Amino acid sequence: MPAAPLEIRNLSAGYGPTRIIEGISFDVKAGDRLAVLGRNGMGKTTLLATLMGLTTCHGGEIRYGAEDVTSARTSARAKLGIGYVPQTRDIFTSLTVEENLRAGLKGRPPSALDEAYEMFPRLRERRGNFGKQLSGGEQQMLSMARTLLGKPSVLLLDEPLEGLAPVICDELMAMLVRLAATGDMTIILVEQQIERALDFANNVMVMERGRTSWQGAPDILINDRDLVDRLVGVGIH
Ligand SMILES: Nc1ncnc2c1ncn2[C@@H]1O[C@H](COP(=O)(O)OP(=O)(O)OP(=O)(O)O)[C@@H](O)[C@H]1O
Repeated sequence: MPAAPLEIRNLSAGYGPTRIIEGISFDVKAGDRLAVLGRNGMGKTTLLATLMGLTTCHGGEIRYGAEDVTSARTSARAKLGIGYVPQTRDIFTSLTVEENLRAGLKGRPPSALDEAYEMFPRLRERRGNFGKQLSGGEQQMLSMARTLLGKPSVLLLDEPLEGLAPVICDELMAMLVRLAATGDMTIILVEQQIERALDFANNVMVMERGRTSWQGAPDILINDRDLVDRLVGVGIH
């Protein structure tokens, strides 16, 4: 599937009656790389979960390509091509790496597993190991690989680098750069490692208390540490 654009209009959502995100609007062009930044608890995870249909939507519109998916079920969104890698790295810990990957095939032939192994050679080495035997980095790779096997047009990544060693972060970011370079995927990256997120993105949105507090080009933030400090609460070092 080719990369698809997203149009978010006046989106409000939360958990049951509790509203967490309030009137957010933004566009992501096909093939763009949007970084979503913000302090803890500002609603970044809730935004991604809302795009995937996992929260209570209180209003607004989510357009994916030509489709209005605001009321679509999560499974329908996944089928249309929205892929989500949650912060919790949703892997099956009592299944092997290969069994986890097979669960991501979604009707594709088993030979497609080679794509995952080429992307993450470490997973090939660990194909017979159970999910629970993997390191944090390997679990993150597995979670990403399983989602990528579904060939999403839009990929939502929630803090993929959390808790990982710098060398693994380098590896994952390099993989994301290669993926983005194909132009086949629109990527929204929520990440606390600001510098890495800014290096990767071509567009940035900052969230504060469920709203958008800043949108612009990454260069502006890369060159203005005080602004980053004001918006996100940590300087770039
Ligand atoms: N399942 C839930 N039910 C009710 N409130 C929730 C739920 N999940 C998160 N929240 C609340 O929603 C708000 C936003 O949380 P969210 O996880 O979206 O923020 P975040 O910006 O992703 O933070 P972090 O960087 O810590 O992951 C927080 O106040 C949080 O307590």
